[in-house]
Amino acid sequence: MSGIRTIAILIGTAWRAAPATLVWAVVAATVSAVASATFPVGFHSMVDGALDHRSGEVVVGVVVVALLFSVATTVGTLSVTGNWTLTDRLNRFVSERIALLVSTAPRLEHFERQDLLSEIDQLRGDRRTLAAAPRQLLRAWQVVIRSGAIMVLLATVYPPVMLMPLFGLIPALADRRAARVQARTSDDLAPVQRLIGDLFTLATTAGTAKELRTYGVTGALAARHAALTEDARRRDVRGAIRSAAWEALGWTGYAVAFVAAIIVLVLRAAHGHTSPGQVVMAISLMRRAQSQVAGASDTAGSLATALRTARRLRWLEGYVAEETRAPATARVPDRLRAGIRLEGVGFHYPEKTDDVLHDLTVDLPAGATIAVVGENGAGKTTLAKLLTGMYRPTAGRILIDGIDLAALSPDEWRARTTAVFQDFLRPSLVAREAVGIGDLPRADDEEAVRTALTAAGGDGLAARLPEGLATPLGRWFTGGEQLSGGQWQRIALARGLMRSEPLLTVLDEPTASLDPAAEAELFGRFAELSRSGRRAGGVTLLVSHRFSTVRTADLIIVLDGGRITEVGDHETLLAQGGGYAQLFTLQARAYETG
Ligand SMILES: Nc1ncnc2c1ncn2[C@@H]1O[C@H](COP(=O)(O)OP(=O)(O)OP(=O)(O)O)[C@@H](O)[C@H]1O
Repeated sequence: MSGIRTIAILIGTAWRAAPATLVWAVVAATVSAVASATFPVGFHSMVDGALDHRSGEVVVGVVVVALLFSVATTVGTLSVTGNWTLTDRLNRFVSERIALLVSTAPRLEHFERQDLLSEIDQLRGDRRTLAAAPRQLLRAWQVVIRSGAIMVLLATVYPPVMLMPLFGLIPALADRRAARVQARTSDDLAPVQRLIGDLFTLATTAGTAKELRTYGVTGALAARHAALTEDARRRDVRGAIRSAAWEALGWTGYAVAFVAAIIVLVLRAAHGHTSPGQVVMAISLMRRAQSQVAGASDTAGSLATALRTARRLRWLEGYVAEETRAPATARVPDRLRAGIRLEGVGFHYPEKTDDVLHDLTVDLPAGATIAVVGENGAGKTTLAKLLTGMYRPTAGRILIDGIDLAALSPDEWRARTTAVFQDFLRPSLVAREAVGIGDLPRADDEEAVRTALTAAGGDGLAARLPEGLATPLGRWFTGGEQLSGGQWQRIALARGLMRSEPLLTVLDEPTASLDPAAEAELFGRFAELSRSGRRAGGVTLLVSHRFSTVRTADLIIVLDGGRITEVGDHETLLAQGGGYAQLFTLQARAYETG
């Protein structure tokens, strides 16, 4: 039912978007259906008139056929443009809706879980079938009209043959079965198709080209792509054969009924119960009934796919609504007084059982700058993702001035945080926007953008760009400016500085392309902003492997295998002589000797 509701919503959308086009489409479909079903009436008069030498009857027959046939084809052809206009508008509506839903889901679970990814992939792939649903409904409406008209006319010849269109149900049902077989095959193939798509993107994208060539893995990738494609093709063909077998079975059943009806009519004509003209008309009508059946089963198949897609869209709406319906039993505080507290926080990624964070308990005081250090895979980025609300802890709580983060609206919390991640965006926008989207309401505020760029150490960058802040960036623009890794990082950092009073600032190794001195200077600037109190008691969290930067933080958290092993400032941790002290000494010695 939920699918039918979605299609009703689509029709409502078509009505709002183009009422005149919708009315015209319905009227044209009705007129052309009636005319195309009834023109064989003329055959009756033509044949019987010719056999009985009644020329007037022949002329009437010819005029009826010519008139109805022309109306059917002309109106039918003219209605096609309107139908496509409708489909186009709905396609845009559906595509925009899907993009909006996927990108506004507040958390990232749907990008991790295979089952959710499959649903979203299928929805993306089949969205056109959904947009075509009102067009398919019009076709179904035409099938009903034509079949009704054909049955009435057949009843005038010999009532039992009016049942002929009903035999069309046999192939229609078989076709539905075939469509289900195909749908199951494509559902089964979705994960492998995704993998094939990933490999193709990997092999054809500029960003990966350097590494692929360096390691000489292009051949191996191509072989893997070919093997997966071949496997998918085989499974696809198997599905197609099974579905074709169902179709063939259905049509054989229909053919038997069709031939039986012709034999009955010819025998009745031979015994003088039916005129030859009626037999010709009846055969023509039954032939048309057959094409109605073919149309009906096509339409039924397309509508079944559209309904499935509609159900997926409803599922996505429900999923996003569920995700967005945060209890929001509390408001995000204007400023932090105590700070952020992690209380027994544990976490495992969706569909994984192993915890990547274990029982983290620590206070991040208001206004403090905190560095998180640890080996690769220790859980630093995961911690940053939990603090920014991208994921919810699977154990324990994160308290914002004593308020559970789970009780806050994710959007409201995110509006008061800012973050720069390792894999930051390189948006194809003009420079001003690439920075400005860090605080959308001020995206065009040139002054704010310049201030953020300066704070990120990128003031020289704007001066070097040929059109200053109006310079388009990235390879997707014709003539777009190609920036170096370090320059993109300055843009990303400036973006992270656009929000004026964030309660949380996360810098997750966004400075890998900068030298240690530049990184330390930058972090110092962030720390200064926090301490100066301009940042509403906000906490700044830096993830870095460089101890020269880390040492300046108010508090250092050492993570090892997802557990906190040491907490304290640089002096305290050095004095403790633990893992931090050892790593610091090693890195300092490497700098001295290097
Ligand atoms: N999206 C994900 N799905 C499943 N597991 C993940 C995901 N992201 C990270 N992990 C796992 O979680 C663990 C912690 O990863 P995380 O990225 O938090 O480490 P990190 O300390 O930031 O590492 P690095 O210093 O290399 O950036 C790793 O074992 C990693 O394999």
